[in-house]
Amino acid sequence: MDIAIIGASGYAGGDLIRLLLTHKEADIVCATSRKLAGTPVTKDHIHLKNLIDLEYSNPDIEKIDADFAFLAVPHTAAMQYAGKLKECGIKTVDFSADYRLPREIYEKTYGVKHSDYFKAPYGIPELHRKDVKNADFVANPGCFPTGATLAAAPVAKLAHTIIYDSKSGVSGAGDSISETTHFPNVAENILPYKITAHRHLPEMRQEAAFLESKANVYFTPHLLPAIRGIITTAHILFNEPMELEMIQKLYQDFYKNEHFVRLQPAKLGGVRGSNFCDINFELENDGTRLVAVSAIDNLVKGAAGQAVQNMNIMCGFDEAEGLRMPGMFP
Ligand SMILES: NC(=O)C1=CN([C@@H]2O[C@H](COP(=O)(O)OP(=O)(O)OC[C@H]3O[C@@H](n4cnc5c(N)ncnc54)[C@H](OP(=O)(O)O)[C@@H]3O)[C@@H](O)[C@H]2O)C=CC1
Ligand SMILES: CC(=O)N[C@@H](CCC(=O)OP(=O)(O)O)C(=O)O
Repeated sequence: MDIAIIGASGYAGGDLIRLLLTHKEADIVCATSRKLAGTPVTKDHIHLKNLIDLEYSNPDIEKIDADFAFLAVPHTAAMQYAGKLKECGIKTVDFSADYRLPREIYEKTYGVKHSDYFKAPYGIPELHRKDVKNADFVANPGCFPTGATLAAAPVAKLAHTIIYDSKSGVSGAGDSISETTHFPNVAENILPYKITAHRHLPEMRQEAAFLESKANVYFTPHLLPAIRGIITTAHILFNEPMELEMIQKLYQDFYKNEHFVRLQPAKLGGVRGSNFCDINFELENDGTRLVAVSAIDNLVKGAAGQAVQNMNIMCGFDEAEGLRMPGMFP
């Protein structure tokens, strides 16, 4: 299947190429970058040298001859291309936030007018597999909402409050340099940011509602002195005391057929480079608070890997195709 990657020079686009190179059905025929058009993909993605022979091109959608596309461009840029890809009949997974939320909530959260809105399934396959399967355009979720939602999903319905406390590696901010991501500001530090009002909170609330949870949902992200990975500690508060056995059964049942969710200690070293989400939990002595911890690689289960998982579902391929790489430890 011929594949186009719009925004292939970024971190998420680069990781997508890495994964697709091992995919039996995928043949990357187009990789765009406006800044690097006309130069080899391996000029900046030097880790891919001898593995891909392709030059960057400009994102001229009308000229793209592909069966499937990934939009790995920033939010507000994706909406410039999404409709055209639809018109050309090219199935697409969008990495950006442009189609993850209802229009009004998107516009309020991102402070922009949406210029080409349509509804798309929210691509956490473990929750929305049926909708993804029938879609020709899927909104890949944010990295924080993926790890957070998976941590709480089996018990969200029972909670009155869920507090997500997440820590992310710096690659989550993309490849542009800013004061926040400057080495001396990140190293030997854990930096809380957008402490009560991060743009991913509406996605987390949307998914809690989908899970029939009436819980109040809160979120605080932190920047970690790491390159990849997100650890989310979910504090899940119940009205009634819960029994550990029941909680264990809820998690086991919810994830029993899910290859990419593993109930085991959540550590970055267990998931780095892989599409897995590891989850473990402990119940407070009095049974009223569950602390569930999840670990994902923000660029894989939080972006490119989940996008490939969605493509596999949309195209009827084995869901794990191109995603069989284990985590990198140590
Ligand atoms: N980094 C992460 O962990 C995650 C990222 N995402 C999402 O994935 C997308 C890409 O993120 P990331 O790789 O980190 O970002 P980067 O900034 O690293 O890369 C952005 C890519 O998009 C291209 N681009 C930027 N603006 C435009 C435009 N207007 N038109 C066409 N191409 C454009 C850039 O190339 P050029 O400017 O040369 O055209 C580059 O290839 C974003 O929507 C992000 O929110 C989602 C989950 C996790
Ligand atoms: C560490 C860091 O800066 N993370 C980014 C989110 C990562 C991400 O890519 O989310 P989207 O797909 O919604 O852009 C942030 O906090 O905005």
